[in-house]
Amino acid sequence: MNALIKSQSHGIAERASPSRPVAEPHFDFSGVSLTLGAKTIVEDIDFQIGKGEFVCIIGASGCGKTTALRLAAGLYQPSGGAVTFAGAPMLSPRQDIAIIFQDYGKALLPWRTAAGNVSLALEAAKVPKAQRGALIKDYLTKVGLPDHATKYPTEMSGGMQQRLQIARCLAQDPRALLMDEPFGALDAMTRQSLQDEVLSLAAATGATVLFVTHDLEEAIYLGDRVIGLLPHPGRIGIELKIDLPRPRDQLTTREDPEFLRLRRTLFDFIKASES
Ligand SMILES: Nc1ncnc2c1ncn2[C@@H]1O[C@H](COP(=O)(O)OP(=O)(O)OP(=O)(O)O)[C@@H](O)[C@H]1O
Repeated sequence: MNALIKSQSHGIAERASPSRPVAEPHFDFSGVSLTLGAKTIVEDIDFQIGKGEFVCIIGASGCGKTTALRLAAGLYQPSGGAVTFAGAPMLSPRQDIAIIFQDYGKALLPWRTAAGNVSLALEAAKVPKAQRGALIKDYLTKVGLPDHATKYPTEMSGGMQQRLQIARCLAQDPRALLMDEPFGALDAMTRQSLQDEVLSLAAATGATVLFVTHDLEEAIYLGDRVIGLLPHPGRIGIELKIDLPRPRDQLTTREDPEFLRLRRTLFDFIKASES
């Protein structure tokens, strides 16, 4: 309700499906605020993400997108309100919630091969050594890297390294994926192919996804819902349900009049939030 009032005050005609209740919530943000030092970073953030749902967060630079994701990950504790996952408070990061950052270069271990990097997640999960080889092959195949097992990250392109980071996260067998601008540093073609891979993987695994992006089209293309944050402090300003048919297609989905209408709505929201 809060979000409705705020979006209308910015002249956004369309709103927003009510964020509560969702069937079988995984992530649940209830009146979440975070103050660091003297600064309120996010305030009164209230939404749920259902099991298997794909939700994108957009907003102007510095509005608190990464902070919201870090709260979902248990990397920050709220100053007010609560964040839960499947009913349990997010007091610290969990093995069944994988995090994928934009900076794949830092996320991968340079002294391990692609296979060795994927193995890391299996070792952490105490998968017996004899079973790891087949699983590693399977995960590398899932992300389109079946022939690159023996390569080191520095021998791989940015897109391949990001694929490898995704393979490693899948090896965690996560119930949820938190993705922070994962394709921000990639060229347009690589970005589109990875968007499609993430959609296929999310559909195949049934994982819940919270995806942060600057790119409004990316958010609409991927999401079941898009949440827009207003800045200073970060708070929900708009929430849109994306009813575009799945599976999505880079050409037909993006040409759909509904896609264009949603893009205009989010564009107007961002413009208004910056003024
Ligand atoms: N540890 C911190 N201490 C103080 N302020 C912080 C801290 N981390 C983030 N901030 C501030 O909180 C605000 C939100 O930051 P955040 O990184 O979440 O925004 P964002 O929307 O992800 O930004 P961008 O799109 O530029 O990545 C910013 O003004 C940032 O300067």
